[in-house]
Amino acid sequence: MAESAVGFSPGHISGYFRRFDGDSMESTGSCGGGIVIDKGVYAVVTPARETSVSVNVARSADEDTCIARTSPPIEYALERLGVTATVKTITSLPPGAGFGLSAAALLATLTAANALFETGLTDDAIARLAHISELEHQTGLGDVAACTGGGIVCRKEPGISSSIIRMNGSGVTLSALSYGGLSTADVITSPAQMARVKEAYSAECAKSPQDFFRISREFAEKSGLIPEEIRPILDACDEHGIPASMTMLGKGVFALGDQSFSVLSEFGIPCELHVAEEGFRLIEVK
Ligand SMILES: Nc1ncnc2c1ncn2[C@@H]1O[C@H](COP(=O)(O)OP(=O)(O)O)[C@@H](O)[C@H]1O
Ligand SMILES: CC(C)(COP(=O)(O)O)[C@@H](O)C(=O)O
Repeated sequence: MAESAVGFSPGHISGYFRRFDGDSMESTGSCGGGIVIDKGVYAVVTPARETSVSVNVARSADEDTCIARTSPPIEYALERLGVTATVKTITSLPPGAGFGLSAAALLATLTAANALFETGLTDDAIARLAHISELEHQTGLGDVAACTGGGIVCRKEPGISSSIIRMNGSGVTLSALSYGGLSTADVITSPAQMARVKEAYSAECAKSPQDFFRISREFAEKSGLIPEEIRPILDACDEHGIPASMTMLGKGVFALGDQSFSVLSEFGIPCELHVAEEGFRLIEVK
């Protein structure tokens, strides 16, 4: 057996969504639109007698800080896979803030574990296990499906094996600024909030990046989910004519175009993002 393996998955910013509960885990999830982003999660997996997970945020190219020493979705997924391992996940984005990092961490970890332990899962099987783990822990609904590929995505059906429309996003520049997380579980398990989300949801697929932000912002405003603390950021983007909306589900804003970074910089330290060209993948086995 190899000593270790590394997997990667892009993150996913959801712009608009609607929960659907199907008659199986595979057919349960969400419909909606989002952007698969080039930043995501790396997972380094090494064999161990017991599973342990450390969640790390990269502060620079060669320094990262451990922010948590457990990840129930990952621990659950590895148990389902029937392996025990030491897992180190690394991301430059803030976990829990609407960048789809729970899904990305699962996909990166399972991809690496599958290669390391030679468990023979196809990419579809990896995605299915990651999706089920998200649903079991209420950490997401549609991010795993989105991160099976790249692009600006439109998911017209819920679940892990539904078709997804992917618009090419090469050349598109985005910025995002986060003021912290929202509890995904609290929101997606709230009947009242899901009723407002259903009412606000529009089953449209965007025809351009600008159209994607239009649909997303209309959804965000109607859903009642926009936290007051990000309202000034959205107002500033509107004043500068920059398409922007709320990162679902986090206290953050994402915005389109080269000028968006300077406008968001008035409110904090934004990150520059691009649209991912591909989904989760194995990086190395050694
Ligand atoms: N980078 C990560 N590495 C390992 N586990 C993670 C990571 N990000 C999130 N998780 C797990 O998923 C749970 C929920 O995350 P969530 O709020 O959905 O994050 P996000 O909004 O980024 O998807 C976290 O409490 C943690 O257990
Ligand atoms: C918006 C959300 C329900 C949660 O996204 P996150 O907080 O990033 O896990 C997402 O999974 C979706 O289905 O669109």
